[in-house]
Amino acid sequence: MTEFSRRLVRRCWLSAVQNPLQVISFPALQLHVSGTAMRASQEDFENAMNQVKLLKKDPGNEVKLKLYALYKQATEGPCSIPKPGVFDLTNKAKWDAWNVLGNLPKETARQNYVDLVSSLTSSSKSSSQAKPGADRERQGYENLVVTSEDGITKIMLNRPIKKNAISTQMYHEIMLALKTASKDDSTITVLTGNGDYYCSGNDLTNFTDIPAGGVEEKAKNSALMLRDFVGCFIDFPKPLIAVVNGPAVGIGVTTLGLFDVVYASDKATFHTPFGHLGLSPEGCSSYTFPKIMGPAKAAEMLIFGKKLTAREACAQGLVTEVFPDSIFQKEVWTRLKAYSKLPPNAMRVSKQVIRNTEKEKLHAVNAEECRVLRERWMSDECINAAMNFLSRRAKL
Ligand SMILES: CCCC/C=C/CC(=O)SCCNC(=O)CCNC(=O)[C@H](O)C(C)(C)COP(=O)(O)OP(=O)(O)OC[C@H]1O[C@@H](n2cnc3c(N)ncnc32)[C@H](O)[C@@H]1OP(=O)(O)O
Repeated sequence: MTEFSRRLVRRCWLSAVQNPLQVISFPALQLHVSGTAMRASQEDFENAMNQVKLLKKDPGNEVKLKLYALYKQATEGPCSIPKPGVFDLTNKAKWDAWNVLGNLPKETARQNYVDLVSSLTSSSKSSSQAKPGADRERQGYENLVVTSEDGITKIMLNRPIKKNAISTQMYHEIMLALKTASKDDSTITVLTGNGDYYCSGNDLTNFTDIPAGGVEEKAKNSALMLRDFVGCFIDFPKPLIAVVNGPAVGIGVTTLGLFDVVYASDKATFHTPFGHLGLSPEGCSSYTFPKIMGPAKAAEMLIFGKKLTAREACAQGLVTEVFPDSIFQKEVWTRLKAYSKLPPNAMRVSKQVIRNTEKEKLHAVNAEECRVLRERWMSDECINAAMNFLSRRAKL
């Protein structure tokens, strides 16, 4: 094994532990009941297994791994199957969780399983009464807050603790929110972020969730998802406004070229560190940025990762207007409320006239960028950069 492979293995396992949610899927709990007759607590054990299937809230991968391990220990005894391959992250995580139980007696494992399920069912009962959770569930978004008021649909990235990094689930949620907004009664649509960041770009842990088909399959799926995601911005039929409340990174920046208007707080910065990450441009920026700011300025951003202040981005034409942070929200929303009262059909038609001649080109650019990125994601440069970030050795 090369030093690189060793580091990758170490990194993959570390990320599996740090980000268990990315690693194991909920259906993994649909366990098969072994025919082995058990003693007194067999009924409790079976009831507990049924309760697991009825849990309304995903308990998280750490707990799921514990449940899996206890189940296996209770039904089969100590782990004696061969250790899965290093890239088989899910099965390796499951194997590790089971193996760590050593010689724990079957009866103890069974009891622990029942106790763990009981704690989960009581906590899910109490948490289902919490209003904010219920609101999110009703809306159907885990990491977005979508509101419609005064003719404006506001889509707010709501993962401030991770600087609004876009997880795989969020890509899908944003696509759904955009598609819904394109058909709702609002006249304009706004994308913004909650907290101090607008968006820190692609969630770098997205790539730790490797499917059975390996990194090739992951890269293929990611490229397809990215193409659809960017396609939603290209095809969005109404005025689309970015309210950039703080720093923007990666795909949070590149997609700005597909917005009709971009307002930024003077605290915002614009950074596309593709070179540092072994990546290449996406979000149609390879086409929109040179068009907006000229090829030389675009190259400085997209190839060398030059970070722009809000005022620099405004001078380059990427940002429409910059506001002091202290008055940013007030000024921007006052203006947007006024815009939203303009005749909706005229706004739509004007957008189409401005954008339609470019649409086909933009879809072609998007497809090509995704094709190139699919290769990049499998490169040593990219894997190394992601590992460095995940092991906290490197930041932007
Ligand atoms: C499938 C589609 C692919 C599309 C491709 C897109 C390309 C891109 O978007 S490339 C850009 C990717 N983004 C980055 O490289 C940013 C990485 N993040 C950072 O460098 C720093 O976190 C950042 C400068 C944004 C903020 O630094 P700090 O202010 O010091 O905060 P923290 O680093 O402590 O961050 C808090 C918390 O958030 C997590 N975080 C932030 N950004 C990301 C991210 N992009 N992916 C995953 N996680 C992120 C960070 O790890 C911290 O988490 P905890 O350690 O758990 O507290």
